[in-house]
Amino acid sequence: MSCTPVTVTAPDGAALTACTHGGHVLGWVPVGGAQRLWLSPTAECGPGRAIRGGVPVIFPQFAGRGPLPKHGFARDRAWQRVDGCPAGTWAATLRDDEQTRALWPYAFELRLTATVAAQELTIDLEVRNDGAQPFEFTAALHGYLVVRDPHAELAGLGGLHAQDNARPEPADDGDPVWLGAPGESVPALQPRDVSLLGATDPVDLVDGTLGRLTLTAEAFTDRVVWNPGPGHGLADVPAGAEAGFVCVEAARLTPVTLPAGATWTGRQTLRAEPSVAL
Ligand SMILES: O=P(O)(O)OC[C@H]1O[C@@H](O)[C@H](O)[C@@H](O)[C@@H]1O
Repeated sequence: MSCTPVTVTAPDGAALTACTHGGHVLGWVPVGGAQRLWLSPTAECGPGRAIRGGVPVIFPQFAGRGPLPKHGFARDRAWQRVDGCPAGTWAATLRDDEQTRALWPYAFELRLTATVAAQELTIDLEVRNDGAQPFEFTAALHGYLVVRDPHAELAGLGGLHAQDNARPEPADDGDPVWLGAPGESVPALQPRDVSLLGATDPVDLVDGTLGRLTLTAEAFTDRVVWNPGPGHGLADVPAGAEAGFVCVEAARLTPVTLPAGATWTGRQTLRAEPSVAL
């Protein structure tokens, strides 16, 4: 297993950094721009550890919505890098083994393909069922987005029903919280932990320092927005560092049933506009 980050650069200069632990994209710098993914200065990397920052891969279970360890196991395991990718692309795979089957008794392959070009980072997550029976999963690309402007806002989520993830049974909770009225924006740095089902429109992080960042997704039909706020007690988020990021996650929270031999692909695209060099 390697925790050694590698940086791949597109012919136009856009760059991404990734490591095989967790199949994890750690950083992204669009052409002429600044770093857009937050990575904790105290992030830990190694077997059983989840890297705090970048884009953790959540599979086969989102958060505590099932019997598996929180957020599943894909993020804390060693993946294999795929050789021979074009410039600006990094890919890695994870297959089932004895340890994953002890937790989740299915044969699968995950393939994560991250590509940068110009102002975009595109991440595809493919899930292949290598077994003889269907399986169900939930998944997310749990992106930590850099925030520089304390007054940054999130647009595109107003008017949607949001479930409070802190409640024990968020999926069954009939009491929604709201992220503003339709068309309204909300402060990006408010402490918040919500799931938005069927949130398929683009989400904009509007940062007066860095510029706008737009998240779109395919097959990831839901969004999760998380910022732990001050006093979070997270060992790998230094005090005050929570004011430097917001997580906007492309998620699939309604389980996918994947037949034997089939492949599901989810895509998340981040577009920085305009690009600002700092
Ligand atoms: O600390 P973890 O396991 O990486 O989880 C971080 C957060 O991830 C988010 O996706 C969840 O909605 C939050 O509830 C959770 O706290």
